[in-house]
Amino acid sequence: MQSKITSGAMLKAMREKSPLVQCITNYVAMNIAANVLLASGASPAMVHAAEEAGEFAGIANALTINIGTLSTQWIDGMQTAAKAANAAGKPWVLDPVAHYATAFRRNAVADLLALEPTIIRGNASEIIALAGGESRGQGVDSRDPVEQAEDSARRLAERQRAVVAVTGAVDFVTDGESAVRIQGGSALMPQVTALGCSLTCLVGAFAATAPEDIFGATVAALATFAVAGEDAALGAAGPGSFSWRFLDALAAIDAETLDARARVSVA
Ligand SMILES: Nc1ncnc2c1ncn2[C@@H]1O[C@H](COP(=O)(O)OP(=O)(O)O)[C@@H](O)[C@H]1O
Ligand SMILES: Cc1ncsc1CCOP(=O)(O)O
Ligand SMILES: [Mg+2]
Repeated sequence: MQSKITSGAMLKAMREKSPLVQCITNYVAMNIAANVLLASGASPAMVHAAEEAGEFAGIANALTINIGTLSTQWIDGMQTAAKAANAAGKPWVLDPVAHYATAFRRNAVADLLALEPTIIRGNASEIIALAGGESRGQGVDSRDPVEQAEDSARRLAERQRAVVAVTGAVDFVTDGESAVRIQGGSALMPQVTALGCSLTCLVGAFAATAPEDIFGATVAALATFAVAGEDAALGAAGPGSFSWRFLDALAAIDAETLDARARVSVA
């Protein structure tokens, strides 16, 4: 289903709401993801303990779950939070970081998929493997082009009745029926750790803003990253300066700029 409102309008609405996003993310991503949300205009909270994750999901406007640095205790928190989000009708996003790498991760992701995430966001290798294909991923890093993951994404979206976002040089978003590609970003982005994890959290912020238009919300989050990534790359000397320029670019981008520069095409 195509979105009725533009990515720029979504960004404006997201900033007006400044949604509280519960991010269950990994140790690597916690800081950068929180900064990405703050720079974009959302309100992050990294809350993962099983003792409180469910209660917090009742307060938050959206939940994101990322399996990057997994442990049994964290899995308890993830499941409790996902169940609470479902019970409260809140959208939740799954980021299946390197789920193909070990049996522990594969089992954790299978259990989370059974809890029906609203959105799944991963790199090409993760999405190919999640749909049952042979991926060439190496640890947390993709070794497959997004084009190769497009059919997998469509199948996964249909199977899970979720919106699936595959990221890479050109992003791909599908709900199993409609699909779009989003161009932009920078080759420096995969050289900064946890930007994909941070994007997953931002997808949560947009989903919280437009729960009735999850496809459009996902596209808006990815388009925001694409345009901010282009801006940050201008004048960046490498991954280090790109990283702080990227936060500045996220904070600076406005709705009009996003609509004028987002390169979204029907796939
Ligand atoms: N080669 C590239 N050129 C432009 N943007 C990229 C490139 N690789 C990744 N990105 C962007 O980086 C962000 C994180 O995506 P990705 O690196 O695929 O996630 P992950 O970190 O989970 O592997 C996305 O916004 C994506 O569009
Ligand atoms: C390096 C690393 N190791 C475990 S999680 C993680 C971060 C992965 O971040 P991203 O998926 O955004 O590249
Ligand atoms: Mg990732």
